[in-house]
Amino acid sequence: MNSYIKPGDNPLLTEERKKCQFSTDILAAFYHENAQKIKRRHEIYQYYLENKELHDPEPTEFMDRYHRLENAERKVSLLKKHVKKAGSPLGLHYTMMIPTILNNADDEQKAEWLPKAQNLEFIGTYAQTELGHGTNLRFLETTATYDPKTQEFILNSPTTSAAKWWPGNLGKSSNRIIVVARLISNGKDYGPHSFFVPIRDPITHKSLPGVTVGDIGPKFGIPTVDNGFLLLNNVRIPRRNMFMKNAKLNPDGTYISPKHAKLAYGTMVYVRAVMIRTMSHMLGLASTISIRYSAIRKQGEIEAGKGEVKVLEYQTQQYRLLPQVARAWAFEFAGRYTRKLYAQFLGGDVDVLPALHGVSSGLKAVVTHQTAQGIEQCRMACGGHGYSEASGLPQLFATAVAGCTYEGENMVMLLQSARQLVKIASDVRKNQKPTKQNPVTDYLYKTSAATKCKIDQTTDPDPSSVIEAFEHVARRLTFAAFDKLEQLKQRGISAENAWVQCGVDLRRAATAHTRTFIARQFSNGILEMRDLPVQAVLKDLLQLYLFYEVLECDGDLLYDGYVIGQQIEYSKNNVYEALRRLRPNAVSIVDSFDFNDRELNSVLGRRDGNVYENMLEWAKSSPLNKHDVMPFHHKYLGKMMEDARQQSKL
Ligand SMILES: CCCCC/C=C\C/C=C\C/C=C\CCC(=O)SCCNC(=O)CCNC(=O)[C@H](O)C(C)(C)COP(=O)(O)OP(=O)(O)OC[C@H]1O[C@@H](n2cnc3c(N)ncnc32)[C@H](O)[C@@H]1OP(=O)(O)O
Ligand SMILES: Cc1cc2nc3c(=O)[nH]c(=O)nc-3n(C[C@H](O)[C@H](O)[C@H](O)COP(=O)(O)OP(=O)(O)OC[C@H]3O[C@@H](n4cnc5c(N)ncnc54)[C@H](O)[C@@H]3O)c2cc1C
Repeated sequence: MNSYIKPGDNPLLTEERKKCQFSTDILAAFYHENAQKIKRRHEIYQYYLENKELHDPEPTEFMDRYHRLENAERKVSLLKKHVKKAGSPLGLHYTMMIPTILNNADDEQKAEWLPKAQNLEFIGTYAQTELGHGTNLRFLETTATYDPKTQEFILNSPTTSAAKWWPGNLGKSSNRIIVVARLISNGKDYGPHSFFVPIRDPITHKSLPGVTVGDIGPKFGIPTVDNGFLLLNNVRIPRRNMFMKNAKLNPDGTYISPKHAKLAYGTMVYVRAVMIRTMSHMLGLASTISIRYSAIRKQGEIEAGKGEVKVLEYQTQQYRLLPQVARAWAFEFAGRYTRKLYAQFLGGDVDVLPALHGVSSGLKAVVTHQTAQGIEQCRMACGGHGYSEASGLPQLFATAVAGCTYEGENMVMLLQSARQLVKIASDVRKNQKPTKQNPVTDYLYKTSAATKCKIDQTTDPDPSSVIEAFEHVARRLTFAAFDKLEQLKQRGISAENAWVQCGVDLRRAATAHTRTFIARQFSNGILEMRDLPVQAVLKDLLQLYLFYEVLECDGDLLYDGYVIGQQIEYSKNNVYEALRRLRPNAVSIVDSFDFNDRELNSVLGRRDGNVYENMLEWAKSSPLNKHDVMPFHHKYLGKMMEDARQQSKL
């Protein structure tokens, strides 16, 4: 049932795969949405294997940033020849430039820019964040002042803090970019709008007059992305280079407002909605690496004399790793919901934007944070080798954890989610019914079931009892925060200051609300699976997810007696029971994420499990090992030791 077994594999991994009790092909197709996508993934990987020019000349971990960027640009230029979607020097081109054209360009602009962008006739990024402002968009400083005489915008960075700072691929790769600047026309400041701005010559790639652009330097991770800075000094662009699908500016400088004030923020909502799947994949990569490794790593005897055991036999190891697999699945189901909602918005349903913003803000914050935490847990569970770049886990963590910051700093996003909760709490307090159905927030209009929580000891627990418990906590925290806001305001504190003084409570309510949303999407998502053995695996993963989350918020559940200690004990036992049931299938379940060795980029996570010999080969390829004695040894340490020996003879 497990199509991942091949001759020459590590027998310890093969024996795991032979225990598989379900079809890995069916589970893989369910995770990637269908078998056609799996087939396409395998075709692309096979193509990669056959085209050595697409391979890295050496492990990129041994390259400095200059050579990493050069290697990434080389591969990207080749990818254009081979496949449509390309890698990191084009990351922002695909994740933000093209979506902004789709989202903010009018038909004429779309006709002009979209084909060129899709055909990679230029490379773009999304330059919004400035040295002085990233969260507070209302205070962005870059200006685009309209000159009706020439029908042009004049773009300027009025201060150093106005320098665009952080945009991916801005430093060296991009030549046509989106700049978010304050639109100023006829002396009026209309706030941030998006503009299509050439910054480098299309042929020479030299920066254009008035443009100062460069790389911001090394970061915590993502070394192949040239995050950059940009200063503009009287750079002129035609009026029609303002994105005009939503807001418009007539040739005489009169401004036409957009249908919805936040349509300009649509690209950010898009990335928040789609990055949930990216995060699920990253957590799936980390759990694939760590579980495969834990199935071949023998360390310690459980019973003396009976030989060392695989570290995956330890309950603590299962408790560290299997919940990450469950969360990766949970995030995939949650992300499907936000992508569907975004498609509705892009299809013209502007009314869905507030709901989409509310759910995607909280989801982005919770998922990025738990993904980063989960990858770090996977890394630590691999012992010393997890700390090696050979594992792929340090870089994976460094890439994933950036998601807690980009696309909206997590705390700010949770507070955005809380805005929606507070508005609903206010309606409920005034006995107002919801204006339209919203499956994400309707539970807030209900009261907790009179009967206490139904969590009990059973081998087939009912997900709804746990989801009702999560709803109970989210409701309680939402109304507690709302009531505190009202009390502060009644004491004469301004609404704005009351909001700041309730920030932590609001953040807790938004987190509980998002947990409820994810649990509900996971529980609903597995209902589509008709194959019984695969359904059984998904139910075990759901049980693990739900009761693991119960343990994560046990204090909130016990707080008002909604559950009693005995039910927390039941929940712990339900987690242990799920771990026990999942253990035999653990390797095949991560095999079903269907990540190939190029995506895993990990000696520990190789499909064949032949770790030790490949660790040695990887280490030997370190540039340091080109020398037995380092050329500078005798100049420093050698001389120091010689001097010390001479000294000791005196
Ligand atoms: C997918 C890629 C993964 C690959 C991984 C590999 C490598 C990674 C490399 C790069 C990463 C990729 C991209 C990163 C790119 C970026 O980071 S782009 C820059 C992102 N920046 C932000 O997200 C800025 C965050 N700040 C804001 O969004 C806003 O300032 C704010 C916090 C939302 C506040 O805005 P403001 O206008 O002040 O609104 P206010 O809080 O006052 O609320 C007013 C009402 O507006 C509603 N609202 C706010 N935003 C939206 C929105 N986007 N859509 C809909 N509605 C919105 C808000 O809810 C309020 O409504 P009320 O009804 O009044 O409550
Ligand atoms: C890897 C990476 C890639 C990026 N790519 C891009 C890109 O392509 N394009 C682009 O435009 N930007 C990009 N960014 C920038 C990113 O979007 C910003 O860093 C992010 O929006 C946070 O803004 P900031 O850095 O100014 O942090 P700040 O907003 O200064 O946050 C600092 C602290 O203040 C807190 N804070 C701020 N405002 C509030 C508030 N109202 N209430 C409570 N707390 C608050 C935050 O929670 C945080 O703890 C990228 C960043 C990174 C790390």
